[in-house]
Amino acid sequence: MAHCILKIALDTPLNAVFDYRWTCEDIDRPQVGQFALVSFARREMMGLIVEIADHSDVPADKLKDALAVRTQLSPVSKQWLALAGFAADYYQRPLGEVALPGVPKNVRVPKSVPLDNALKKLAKLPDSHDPTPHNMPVLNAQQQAAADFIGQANGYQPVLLYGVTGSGKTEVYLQACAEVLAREADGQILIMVPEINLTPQLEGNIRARFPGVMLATLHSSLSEGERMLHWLAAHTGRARIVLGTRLAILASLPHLKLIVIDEEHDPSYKQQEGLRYSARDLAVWRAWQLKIPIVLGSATPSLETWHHAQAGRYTLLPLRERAVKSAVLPQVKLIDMERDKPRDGLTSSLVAALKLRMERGEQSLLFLNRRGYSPVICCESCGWVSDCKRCTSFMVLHKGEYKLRCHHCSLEMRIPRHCPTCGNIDLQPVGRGTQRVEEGLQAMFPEARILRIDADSTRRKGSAQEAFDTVHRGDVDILIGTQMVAKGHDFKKLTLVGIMNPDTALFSQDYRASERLFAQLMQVAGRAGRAGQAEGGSAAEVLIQTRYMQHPLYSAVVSHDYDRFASSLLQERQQAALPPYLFQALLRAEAPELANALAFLAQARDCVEHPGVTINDPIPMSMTRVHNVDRAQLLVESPSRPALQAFLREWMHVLRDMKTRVKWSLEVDPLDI
Ligand SMILES: Nc1ncnc2c1ncn2[C@@H]1O[C@H](COP(=O)(O)OP(=O)(O)OP(=O)(O)O)[C@@H](O)[C@H]1O
Ligand SMILES: [Zn+2]
Repeated sequence: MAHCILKIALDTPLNAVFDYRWTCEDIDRPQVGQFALVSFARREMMGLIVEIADHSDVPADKLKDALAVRTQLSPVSKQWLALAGFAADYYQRPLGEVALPGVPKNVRVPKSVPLDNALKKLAKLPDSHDPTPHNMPVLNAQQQAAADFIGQANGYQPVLLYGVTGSGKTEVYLQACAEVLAREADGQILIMVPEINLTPQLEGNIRARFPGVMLATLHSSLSEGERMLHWLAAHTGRARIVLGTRLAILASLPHLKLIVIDEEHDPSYKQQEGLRYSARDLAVWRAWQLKIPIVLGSATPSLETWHHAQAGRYTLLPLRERAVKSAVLPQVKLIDMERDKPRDGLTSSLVAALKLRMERGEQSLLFLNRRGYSPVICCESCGWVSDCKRCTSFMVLHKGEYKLRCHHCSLEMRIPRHCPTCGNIDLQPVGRGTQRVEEGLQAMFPEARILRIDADSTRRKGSAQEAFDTVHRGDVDILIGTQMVAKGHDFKKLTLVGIMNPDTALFSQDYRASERLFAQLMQVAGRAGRAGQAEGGSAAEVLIQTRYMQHPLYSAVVSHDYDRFASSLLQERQQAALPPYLFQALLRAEAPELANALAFLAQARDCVEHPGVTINDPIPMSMTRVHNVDRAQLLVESPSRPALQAFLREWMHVLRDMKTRVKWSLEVDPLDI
């Protein structure tokens, strides 16, 4: 028997790979990319073999044997290892923390029974046998041109499919998929959507279109068993199409030939904790590395992507019109809240428009990006407000449950009967959330079928889908929702969108706020009139309630003019030296006392040389305290990405060795500053 040394990446914060001995005949050597069970820190852990060597620098008496190798599973590809390696290096995380968490838990448990069972189950599933698309609609000329371009693209080819809302981007993806599936004998396609509640709609479309093709879905609400099966279907190459949310970007796909990122501008593609990666950016890297086409689809592309397209690095394929022949983009109108004073948050013009839709049996959507009943309650006599004891924020009134709840730390309390400070019994809700709007509307339209869709109303598994089905069936007159309803959904009976109070976002300190608000308004507006005007029915209309009638952002929404708005934002960013003309990273620190967090950051700022890189002063985060910890941040910037990357590598090296009790983390390309 011979020995070899397995170099293994483990899911630990230590930035290293670990050596283990493995005894086997030379011909039975494990392969790089296979999973191996080892004992680490008195625990059994599953790791990934990243290298196989003949000897180790670890002294023989310290070297442990690996416990098992999962030889029943084919190795992940070299390209996949390179992807994980790139992400680890770019986001400054240990390789194991990138490579392993996305692998289903049941592959990582010490026993191999779950894996063996899943492999048996997978073997029984019918293979993809026929990639022919069924019931393919006739595409319009722009759709067809886009689909052909993508379907026939060769090598690395990033495409921005810039199509107005309702322009039929989905059909372009599906047609391009058909071309790739027909051409590439066992080619795989990855399609990503920003939100889990957009997967059922698209999954239905894909299954109906390609009944002879195995489809796997990857998102966070799968059961462990499902996740295992779908992950294996992707990893073994059996699934020809994989549909998923951002985590799917790290799926093992040995024959990947096309990537589609729908709603590429959506901030949900950015993971906000742990490995803070951008799934969209990793997807572009993955496509580049594999020399395959990638489609980024949006009606409101991110400025980063728009910038690439303007510079000619991405091919711009526009869809300027709605796909359904009689459908046009909705007419967007502003309602002046100074003149038309709102009652229960609704101006008389908006109420009249809702009423008209009710009479005609059409659906309306009211958009308000704030859940709960009211964002705060206060005492009118002494000025007490319901702030959270643990956070720099307010406890939100959830009237139906008789509770106040902090949306940041989840602290809950019963609604006080009287003011905790002065005893006054008259506590008033201030401001308006979706629940309060629902209550007001129900009083105004007792006959109406009103449905609220937000994170509170859809807590139970499957309830979001039920709610969306109810809307699609036409069993709802007025839909009230947060950003959950704003994007991607193809509501066919909806002719009116009312936007209740977007003004607060106009004056945010965050330089990305206007880009985001604009995208959000265009997206939600885009839910109206998608099926075209019915005979005797209303033309699609979007009403925005505002106190800032002259604001240029609203003028751009009214004229559906993304191009001009994006160009002017880009110009501003260039003048102010902001992304995408500048590259940023954010070091965050958390401690029970703000001073400690700030002191750590000050120390971090001064611990290395940083040519070509600007380090700003440490500052408290705008929401400083969450769940009893204070948070501060340090922004690092450079006009050169390589310079920033080189600096971060060295900096992290030093910081990892720094003794501190402050909890810190680094985010590269942060979205929220
Ligand atoms: N060629 C076509 N002929 C007729 N109808 C079409 C065609 N292409 C798409 N449609 C229909 O147009 C509607 C809008 O398509 P889709 O949902 O793909 O739009 P989208 O571009 O993704 O919009 P959004 O950006 O708002 O999500 C759908 O109901 C779809 O079935
Ligand atoms: Zn709180």
